[in-house]
Amino acid sequence: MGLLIDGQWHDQWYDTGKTGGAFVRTEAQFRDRVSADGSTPYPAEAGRYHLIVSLACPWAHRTLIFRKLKRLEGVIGVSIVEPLMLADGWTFAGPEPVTGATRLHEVYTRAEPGYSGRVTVPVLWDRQTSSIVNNESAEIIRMLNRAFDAFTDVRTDFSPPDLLDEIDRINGFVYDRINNGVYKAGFATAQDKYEAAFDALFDALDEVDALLATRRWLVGNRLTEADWRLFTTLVRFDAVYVGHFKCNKRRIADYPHLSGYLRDLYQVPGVADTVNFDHIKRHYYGSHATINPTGIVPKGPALDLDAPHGRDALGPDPLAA
Ligand SMILES: N[C@@H](CCC(=O)N[C@@H](CS)C(=O)NCC(=O)O)C(=O)O
Repeated sequence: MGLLIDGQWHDQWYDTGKTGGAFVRTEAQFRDRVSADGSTPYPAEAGRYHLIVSLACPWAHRTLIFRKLKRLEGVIGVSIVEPLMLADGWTFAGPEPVTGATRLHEVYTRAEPGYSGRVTVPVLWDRQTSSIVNNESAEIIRMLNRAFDAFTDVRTDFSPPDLLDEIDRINGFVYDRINNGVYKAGFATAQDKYEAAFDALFDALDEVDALLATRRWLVGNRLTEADWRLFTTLVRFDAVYVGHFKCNKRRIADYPHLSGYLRDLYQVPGVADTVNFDHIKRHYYGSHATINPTGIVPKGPALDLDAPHGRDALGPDPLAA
């Protein structure tokens, strides 16, 4: 775990000293867009863009789900980092085929030699200009949703314009309290900061569980981006966040509606292929020595995400037009 300062790698853990023990996530810095119509410096093309992801990471996971559901596997390549993130940060098993890098920070300095900041996944790389187009998953999934439609026959729109305001509203709540909420609890180094994040997280999960009692999906009675953004945290919750991040008031399995909702999303064709519990568990339990110094990875829990979800009657099928 570390960061780049003026292009030099420094191995250091998150600095919570300045924030009274609270974990504060920094903004992603590469924010360009791929456009369908060539209105940006990065026009959509087949074979030009490449994703670099971790199978452990909930933010990167969003991009893998969109690539899969939009059937863009032949259009946008993927490289996967090793599960453990240690002194060199994210690394590759051998030279990464597109950039030749063996450590992710080399990809960042290749794009910007004097880069200062965190070295995170996902990365959307442009092979033509050897640059990083974007390293913010929220924006990458918006690009995958529509910008590459000329190269796929999947017309599903996970962020339809008429639902966008509501999707953004739910995303804001879910990001702050749940997606990032588990990290605020897990990376806190002061008891009060941990407890505040814990309470906010479980209040939010209670709220979302109640919402899902009467509807199958979060927004507009159809499956949207908002559901996928919640999914990548829910699927890691019982395996990692309950124990490793001390988010142990309840498991997702204990929630009457969230538990079936999680299975419903997991069972959408193609999605299970994007979930890798081996990487997920080895990454978290093995990479955060300040939280789990022995690096021992728990064997459990036994999860059965293929069990019937029982939610068909609450709303339309996931990929219904
Ligand atoms: N805002 C980014 C956050 C990505 C992020 O924080 N990824 C984590 C992995 S789960 C990471 O690479 N962390 C490395 C670090 O912070 O040094 C996004 O959503 O794309």
